[in-house]
Amino acid sequence: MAEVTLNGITKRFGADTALDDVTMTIPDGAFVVLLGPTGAGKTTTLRMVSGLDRPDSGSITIGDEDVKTLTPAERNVAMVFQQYSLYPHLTVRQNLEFPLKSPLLRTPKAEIDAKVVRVAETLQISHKLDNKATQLSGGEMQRVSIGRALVRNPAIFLMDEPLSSLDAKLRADLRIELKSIQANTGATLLYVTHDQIEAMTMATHVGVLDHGRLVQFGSPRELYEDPVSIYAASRLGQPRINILPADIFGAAPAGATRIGLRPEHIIQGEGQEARVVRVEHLGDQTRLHLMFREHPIVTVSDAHTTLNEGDALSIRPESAYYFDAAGNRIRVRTQ
Ligand SMILES: Nc1ncnc2c1ncn2[C@@H]1O[C@H](COP(=O)(O)OP(=O)(O)OP(=O)(O)O)[C@@H](O)[C@H]1O
Repeated sequence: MAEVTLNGITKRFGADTALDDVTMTIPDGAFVVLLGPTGAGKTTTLRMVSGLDRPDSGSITIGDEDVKTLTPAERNVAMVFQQYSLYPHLTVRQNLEFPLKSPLLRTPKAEIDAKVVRVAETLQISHKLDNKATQLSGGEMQRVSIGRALVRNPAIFLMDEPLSSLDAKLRADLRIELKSIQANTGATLLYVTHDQIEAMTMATHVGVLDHGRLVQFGSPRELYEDPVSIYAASRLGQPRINILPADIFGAAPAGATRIGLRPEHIIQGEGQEARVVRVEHLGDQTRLHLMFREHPIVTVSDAHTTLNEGDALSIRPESAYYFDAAGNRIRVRTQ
C-alpha cells in the first residue's frame, strides 16, 4: 500500500471544469471518502488516480512516484465500479482468480486458492464459487467485482459507489467488512459514495467536493463538528442541519446572514415557542418537524415522546454555527 497525492489537479471537459486545482494527500492506510452531489467531480478524481483519464494540469504520485507516464496497469491500482464488470463465461472462482493469474505475478496455486476462499467467505459468496457469472443476481455479481479487487495487493483501491446496488442488509455487512479489511491489512482506499452512513462509518478522512473544488478535507468528526460552510455542513447529518435566518432567535454576530443548527443543537422545553407540525416515529428515534416563525425546523426527540401534531414546544439554540452571505462559516459560537 502507498501514500497517494494529488497536486493541483485540473480537468476540463469542453467548457465544464470537472476538477479545479485539487490538492489532496491520501495517507498510506487511509480510507478516504469523497462526498459531493452528482457532477461534483468524484468519479473524475478516481479516474485521474487510476490513469483512465489524464489531468490537464497538476501531478499525481503513488508511493512517491510521479505516475504521469504510467498506464492504468502499471499504476497497480484496483478499481471497483458501481456497475459490475465480470467475465460472463467464467465461473465465480475463475473471475476471482483472474487478477492473480497474471504471468508477471507468478503467484503459487495454493496461495491463489487460499486467497479466493478467504475473499469468497468475506463476501458471502462461497456457495456460488462454481457458478457462471451469468447465473448470479446483481448483488452477487457486485460482490464478485469487489472480490476481484480484494484478492490483489494494490497500492490503492479505487471504489466508485461499490455498494449502491446492494440491498440494505448486505450493504451494512459489507460496510463492516470493508472497514475491517482496511483496518486489519492497512489497505489504502479512495472511495466515492452518496451515502453519508458509509462516509461516517468507514472513512478515516472525508473530502468534500463542490463543483470540482475540494472545499474541506478532514476526519468525519471534524467535518460534522467543524464545517467550513453551509455546503460542507449539509453533506453529513441525518436529519440535515437546519439553515435559518441568522437573527431568528435573537441578535446574530456581525456579518452573519444564516444560522445553522444541527438537530441536536435545538434544546427543547426552554426558550421560544414553536409548533409541532409532524411527529415521525422511526423506532429508535423520533423526528419532530416544527414550525418556528414560519420556518420549518427538524429536530429529534426520544422514541417515546408524547408530543403530537399541533402541540406547542419551546426551543432554544445551543452551539449554533453562523454563516455569511456566501455561505461561509463565521467563527463565533453562541453561549
Ligand atoms: N467524459 C466526460 N465528458 C464530458 N464531461 C464529463 C466527462 N466526465 C465527467 N464529465 C463532467 O465532469 C463533471 C464531474 O463529473 P463526475 O462524473 O466526476 O461527477 P461525480 O461527482 O462523480 O458525479 P456522480 O455522483 O453523478 O457520479 C460533470 O460536470 C460531468 O458532466
